[in-house]
Amino acid sequence: MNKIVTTRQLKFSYGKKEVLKNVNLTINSGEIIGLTGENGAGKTTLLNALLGLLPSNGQVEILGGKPGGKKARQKIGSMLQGDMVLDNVTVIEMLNEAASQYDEPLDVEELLQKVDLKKHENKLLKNLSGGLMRRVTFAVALVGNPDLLFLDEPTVGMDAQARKVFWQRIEDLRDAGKTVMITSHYLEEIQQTADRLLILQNGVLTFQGTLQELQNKYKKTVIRFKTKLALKKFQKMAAVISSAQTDAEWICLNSEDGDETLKALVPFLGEISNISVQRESLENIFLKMTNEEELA
Ligand SMILES: Nc1ncnc2c1ncn2[C@@H]1O[C@H](COP(=O)(O)OP(=O)(O)OP(=O)(O)O)[C@@H](O)[C@H]1O
Repeated sequence: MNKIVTTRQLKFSYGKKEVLKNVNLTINSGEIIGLTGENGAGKTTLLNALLGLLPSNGQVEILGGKPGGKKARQKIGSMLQGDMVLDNVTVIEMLNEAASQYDEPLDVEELLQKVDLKKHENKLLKNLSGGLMRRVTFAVALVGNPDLLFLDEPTVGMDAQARKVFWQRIEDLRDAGKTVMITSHYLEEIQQTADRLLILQNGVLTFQGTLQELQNKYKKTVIRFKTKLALKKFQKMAAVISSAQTDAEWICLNSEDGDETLKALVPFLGEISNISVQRESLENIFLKMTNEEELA
């Protein structure tokens, strides 16, 4: 796989406060990366460092060069928190101005259609709602037809329809072989879309890998079914770590190893129904990781 971003021992501090602590990461060409972590973990700082907007220490190689270089600026699109845009211009004027900064921009008319902004094109930016402004900033990030995009909390403030359009455009970017890094606290959205996850905890990159790899680390599987059999028949089953009867007929098994527990359930299959198997959600894993960090 072609590495498009690599950092080695990336560090950054605000005064005495270390915000990024020896971050070593790689992003491969064509990947959709979800970057998540608690408030204040350092996500925005990491994006800013990758964009060359902060004087970080350590090595950063991006698109074969240094952050902030001319090539990087032409080939990278970004949508940052509190992005500054001119106030007294219309949506279409803003996009035309942004397009003029790039060698090979997208067609602004087509872009307006694609991000569902056509009907707002003549509105002044200063009159836009927060969610609409985020959509304009997303369009600005796309207008240079970048190979690599950094999107910081892109869907905050967007309504359901705007979110749907946003994620469709991310899928288009995936299909076009573009590379995208998205920070978000909406773990369900990230879980559905990201090829790989990066988790930052207090400035330390504690995980980079697929959701499945993360789930394998935090093994728990929840197996739920209906039965008239007694709970105690299942309590000592292989890999069951705890069990609870949610109501008279339902049994819910928390298993360390779902495959093992399912095998152990085979003799009972004639007497159980409505079986569902769920792996630990990203949200639950994330909460556990956060708790572990607090306890450490
Ligand atoms: N300009 C600044 N001056 C001093 N400290 C800052 C500054 N910007 C951020 N910080 C601190 O750096 C740390 C990391 O902030 P950062 O914004 O990167 O976190 P984040 O993971 O993006 O958080 P959130 O999820 O809330 O957006 C925080 O402790 C924050 O208070």
